[in-house]
Amino acid sequence: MPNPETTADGSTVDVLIRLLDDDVPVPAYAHPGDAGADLVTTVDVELPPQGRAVVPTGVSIALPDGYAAFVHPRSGLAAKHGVTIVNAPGTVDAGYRGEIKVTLLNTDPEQAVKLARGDRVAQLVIQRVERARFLRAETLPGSHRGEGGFGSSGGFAGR
Ligand SMILES: O=c1ccn([C@H]2C[C@H](O)[C@@H](COP(=O)(O)OP(=O)(O)OP(=O)(O)O)O2)c(=O)[nH]1
Ligand SMILES: [Mg+2]
Repeated sequence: MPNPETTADGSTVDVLIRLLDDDVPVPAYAHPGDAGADLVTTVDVELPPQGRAVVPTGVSIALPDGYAAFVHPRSGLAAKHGVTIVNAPGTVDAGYRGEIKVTLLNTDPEQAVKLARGDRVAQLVIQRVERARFLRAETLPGSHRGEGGFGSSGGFAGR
């Protein structure tokens, strides 16, 4: 049985975590190879139709420099109940030591969604990130795309 915390090349990154609540689990990868470790809400919450709420997860982490964590929605909650994350993916900076929070949004126009303490509401993806040194320039090197954006390659079904 492969270790779910280990990638195919065997690499992991150690991340210190504080559990701020008695019952909160250490975020876990559900399957080997999963990119996201699930985060729970530590509060009961009811999201009214098209309503949002910021929920606590009961964890804070210390990422090594050069890493960031991204708070992504869970696809099942999105597909079954229309629940997503307002600022998806939320960015957790390496220097952040506060509690990780999730800004949930119920996109359903009619159905309220009830979530209970302990429900998995988001997944945390840890990634290496570069920091840029922005070098001012008067002109930029040419490219195939050029300045074409926002649908310049075509829309869908002829539109
Ligand atoms: O989904 C999220 C997104 C962010 N954060 C925390 C970690 C992050 O380091 C901090 C700030 O996030 P961000 O930079 O996205 O927000 P901001 O509005 O720019 O706040 P700040 O001025 O504090 O940077 O809030 C969360 O707990 N959950
Ligand atoms: Mg910021």
